[in-house]
Amino acid sequence: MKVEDLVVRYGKVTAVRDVSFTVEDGEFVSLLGPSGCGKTTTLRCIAGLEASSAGVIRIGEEIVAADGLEVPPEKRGINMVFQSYAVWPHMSVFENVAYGLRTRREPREQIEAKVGEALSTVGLEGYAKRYGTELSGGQQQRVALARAIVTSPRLLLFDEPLSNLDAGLRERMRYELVELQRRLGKTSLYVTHDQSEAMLMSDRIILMKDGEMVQMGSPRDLYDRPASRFAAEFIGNANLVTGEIRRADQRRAEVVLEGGIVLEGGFAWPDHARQSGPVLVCVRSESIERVPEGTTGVNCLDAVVETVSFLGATISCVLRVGTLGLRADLAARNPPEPGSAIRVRIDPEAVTLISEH
Ligand SMILES: Nc1ncnc2c1ncn2[C@@H]1O[C@H](COP(=O)(O)OP(=O)(O)OP(=O)(O)O)[C@@H](O)[C@H]1O
Repeated sequence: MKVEDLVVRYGKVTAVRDVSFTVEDGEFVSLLGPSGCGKTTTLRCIAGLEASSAGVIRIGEEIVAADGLEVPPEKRGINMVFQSYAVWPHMSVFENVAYGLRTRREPREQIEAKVGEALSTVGLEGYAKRYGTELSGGQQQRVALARAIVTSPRLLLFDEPLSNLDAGLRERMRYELVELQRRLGKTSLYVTHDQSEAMLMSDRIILMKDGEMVQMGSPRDLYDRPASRFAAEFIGNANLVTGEIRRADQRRAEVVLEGGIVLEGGFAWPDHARQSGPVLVCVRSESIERVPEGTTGVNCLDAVVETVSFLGATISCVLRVGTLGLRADLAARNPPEPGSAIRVRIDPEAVTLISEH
């Protein structure tokens, strides 16, 4: 599936601006971003539920949207799973799932076999005769899933499908959904504003802001090498500090942070190492580790522990390093006392220099 230079305008508002990306066959890609960033509009254009103002959309080799061309939704070979499950309450589970096959006038035995297989794929064997009203939220979402896969679409589109579920079920369904997607190898595009959901489920994430794509990559890429303040803040916990590059080669740079602290880190922009100038430095809170007193080497610093909060596996501390306050997640064993002086090391691989400042 391929989107090229997609633009969607509603009067004076540009909801989607020059968005281009590819989802490879069998891949699970998420559109991630805050409310109003244009992710749902992008998805609805791919589904054919919204008309684009410019751009080209391909599903497989087929162009489904382009200047003057809009293939209707039912001819695109896609299925969509919505936030509201859209399970018809007055129909049995069987009929809900069979609907798409019936509209295609498939033979009865074939419909029975396909519905049976889809229900078993989503773990709902034995529920065929139940009505929509007799199902829990999680079961309804499974019916919606079965209905989406039963017609063997080329592409599955998901619009925040888990956001109506309570926290525990939502967590379980994330694993189930991704396991199902891997098993079926269905090309999938998933809209969410929840970064942990996108991180857990996706092969790749497309991060959006104000109608534009701001970064695309694997969850690891986005986490380890956020390319902007926005990406660093939206994904994971980050300390963001301004600094000045003192020395650099293609891979690493030495930066002087406010207060004169010197750190070594890697670039978020791989091929354009700058030799000097201001940068934003991203230090992930879990990349700060306590080391024995007197340890020397790259990125070893003295710190004073200001606050300590117990989180279970880790403790969250605010450390004072010179004039800087840094949030650090340290191992919960032998936690430092508030007010104590400790030695810490920050893994240079986990320090990212961002070209904004
Ligand atoms: N039918 C419409 N008419 C006018 N403006 C619209 C319409 N649909 C969406 N918009 C605007 O386009 C922008 C993008 O909306 P969209 O729903 O795609 O965002 P989103 O990232 O999916 O947000 P959410 O998570 O809240 O659904 C928003 O500013 C929204 O107000």
